[in-house]
Amino acid sequence: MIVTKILLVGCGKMGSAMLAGWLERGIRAADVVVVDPHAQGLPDGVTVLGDVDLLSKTFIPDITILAVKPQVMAEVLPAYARLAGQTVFLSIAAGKPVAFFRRHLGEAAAVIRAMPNTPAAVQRGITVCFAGANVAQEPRALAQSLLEAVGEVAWIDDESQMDAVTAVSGSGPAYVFLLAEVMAAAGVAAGLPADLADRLARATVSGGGELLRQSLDSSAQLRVNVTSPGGTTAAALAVLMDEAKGMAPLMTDAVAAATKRGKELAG
Ligand SMILES: NC(=O)C1=CN([C@@H]2O[C@H](COP(=O)(O)OP(=O)(O)OC[C@H]3O[C@@H](n4cnc5c(N)ncnc54)[C@H](OP(=O)(O)O)[C@@H]3O)[C@@H](O)[C@H]2O)C=CC1
Ligand SMILES: O=C(O)[C@@H]1CCC=N1
Repeated sequence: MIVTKILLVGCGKMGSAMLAGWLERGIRAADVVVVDPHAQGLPDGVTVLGDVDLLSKTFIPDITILAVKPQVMAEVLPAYARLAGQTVFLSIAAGKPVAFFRRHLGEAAAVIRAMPNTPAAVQRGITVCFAGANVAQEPRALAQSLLEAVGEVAWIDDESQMDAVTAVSGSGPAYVFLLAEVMAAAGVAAGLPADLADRLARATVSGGGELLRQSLDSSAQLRVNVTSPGGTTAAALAVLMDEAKGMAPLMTDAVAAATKRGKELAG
């Protein structure tokens, strides 16, 4: 881990998930400063400031994570412009392109746009990064090392792919949690007690995910392995794989809607 000082701007759901992952992986709480007006219950040892004006001029972060909502980013950024040239900015905001940050932080600012996801809290995230053309190798390595602490990291050269990335892996955990929710509800509808249905859904989604992670088989093959000809799974899949209203067209529409929303958040 080559990261030394981290400034985390915004410590809500995603910021706190990453922070939890970093601390779990041995990043020292004393090396993290959080700016968030309402952050509560942060781990011991992490410095929390309600306002960036309270940030000591002697604290020069190696990396500044911008983790506020895209809708407030424009009003938040000017206060951080003084750090440009001394830090690399890593934005995790949906939709906002590198050019947006350079407009608000100064054209010379080194900006990496990243899209993590909340499994970072248990070191099982995946983050996709795109670096502005002026970002040197060292800050890229710094971002890589910090993000690797909480999961996988991939880089893209084409920033226009980032909204689709967001729609698949940034938002994706919500789709998986929804799957667990609706499986449990369907179990209740089929006659199971709620607590058992919830336990079955949770164990099945997480167990299936772990098998997918460890197996060399494709997800399609793992599905086939469950499906006995003429059996129960085949009956369910006939519904779920309906070409017109099964999971594939539904997921295609959902990912398209999220991608479109990302583009709307760009400005
Ligand atoms: N949630 C997720 O799964 C993911 C989110 N993201 C991105 O991460 C960013 C944060 O999302 P999320 O964590 O869900 O949102 P949250 O609203 O949970 O977190 C944002 C935090 O920023 C705080 N905040 C507001 N204004 C300021 C300010 N001026 N300075 C510092 N902090 C401030 C908010 O406080 P208050 O609530 O009091 O306003 C809040 O605690 C977004 O840009 C989102 O697109 C990216 C990947 C996944
Ligand atoms: O819903 C959102 O906009 C953010 C970005 C990806 C996940 N959460």
